[in-house]
Amino acid sequence: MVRNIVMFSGSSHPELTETICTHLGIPRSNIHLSKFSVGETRVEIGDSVREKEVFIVQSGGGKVNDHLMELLITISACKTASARRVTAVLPLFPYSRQTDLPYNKLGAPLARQPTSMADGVTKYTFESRPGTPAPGGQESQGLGRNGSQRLHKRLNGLSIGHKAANGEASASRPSQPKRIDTLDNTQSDVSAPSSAANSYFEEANPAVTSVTGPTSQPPADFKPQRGYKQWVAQAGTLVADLLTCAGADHIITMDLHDPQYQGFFDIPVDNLYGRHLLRKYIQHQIMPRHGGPDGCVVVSPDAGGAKRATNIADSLGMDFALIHKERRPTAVHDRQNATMLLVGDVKNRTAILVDDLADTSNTITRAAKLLKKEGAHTVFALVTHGVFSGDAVERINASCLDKVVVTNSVPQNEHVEQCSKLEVLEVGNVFAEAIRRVHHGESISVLFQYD
Ligand SMILES: O=P(O)(O)OC[C@H]1O[C@H](OP(=O)(O)OP(=O)(O)O)[C@H](O)[C@@H]1O
Repeated sequence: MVRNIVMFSGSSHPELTETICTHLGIPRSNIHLSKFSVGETRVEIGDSVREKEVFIVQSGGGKVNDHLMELLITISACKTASARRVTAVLPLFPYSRQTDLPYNKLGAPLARQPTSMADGVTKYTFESRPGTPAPGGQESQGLGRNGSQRLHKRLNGLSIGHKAANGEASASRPSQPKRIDTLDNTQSDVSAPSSAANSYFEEANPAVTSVTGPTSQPPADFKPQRGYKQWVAQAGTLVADLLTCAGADHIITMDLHDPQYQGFFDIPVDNLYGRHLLRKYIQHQIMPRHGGPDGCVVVSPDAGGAKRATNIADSLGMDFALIHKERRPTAVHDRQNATMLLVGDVKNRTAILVDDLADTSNTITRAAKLLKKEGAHTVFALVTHGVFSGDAVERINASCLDKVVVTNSVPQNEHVEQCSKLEVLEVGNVFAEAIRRVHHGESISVLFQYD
């Protein structure tokens, strides 16, 4: 039994919190979570946390945004109530797939042509607005008559040997320098005096004129260029900042989709490995019944998971194969249009797909189809986080997958009822041990080692 720990559960996964508490030999602390009728989250802490070490268990999946808000409010409430240290335990870390741009995009909002209020569409122009004034040229709209005259006077008074002083300049100048960076027709006039001064010095200095002068003509028509990226919010950084700002001192999670996400935090992040459990399952449940290491091959369904799968394959002396998955979306929300290509030999063997998460299950079901087509007689999918959104479970039922093994990092009770192919591994003991070690200041690297 550990002392001075307060263990709260968010509403995402109370069963897992209960298991963790059982392993630690402590009761679950009281917290009242509710919602105002408008939908705002309300958190009421029922036990004292003063100078205590607080752990809050909240997993991703399900109503992920509500759960995240609930976690942030709970962390903040504990800090305000004088908790010594607050650790957020996130078995599945929300938003951790959004650390980078998920797709290649074409087109760019910035490349759109501006529209005018009058006729709907205005031809794009690279001309400065208002036009760049120059000594001896037409009077700038922005400066006004008196301002322009004053500027001309001051410029003419400068002791640079300039042709404009004797009145020949305006006639001999080929054309007025043009700026190419103006997008807004309503641009402020404030820049006009400096533009005027610039054009004066460009005229005086031919080297400058050669950059912005008549030789740099803009293209006739503005066309959006291919290769721009649309702006997609990279919410991973924001979520990391939100947790830290709310008051989290420490994060414990499992199988981050991108392990480099740890670097987004300036507080400690312990990323536990689910592969330890998956490897044990392969060793004790699959290998003995499927021809040992020679009868099986570990397969990563995409390049992102290759390291995870090769680690397991190497530790068990098994072969490894890789599916090259290329998503070719036609729209931002299209995550299903992927092509797959197998690299490796699975013929007459049991293929064991290993991945970090299954969301729509498209990846594992399509991979299974490919593996069977390439000669695998049995296909297992071993996945750390079984999110199974939407009709993912139906998709698995209809697929040629023989078995799907997941951990209970997110709740699985409903999924198990709907899918006979599903088997669930317990992670409560792993998190309990990590919490115990964090609490006592012990190393948790032992949890990452294989037997
Ligand atoms: O069940 P699904 O909806 O198919 O999603 C699951 C897949 O999505 C993730 O990879 P992702 O597609 O983000 O690619 P990456 O591993 O290259 O980042 C994850 O690693 C799975 O492979």
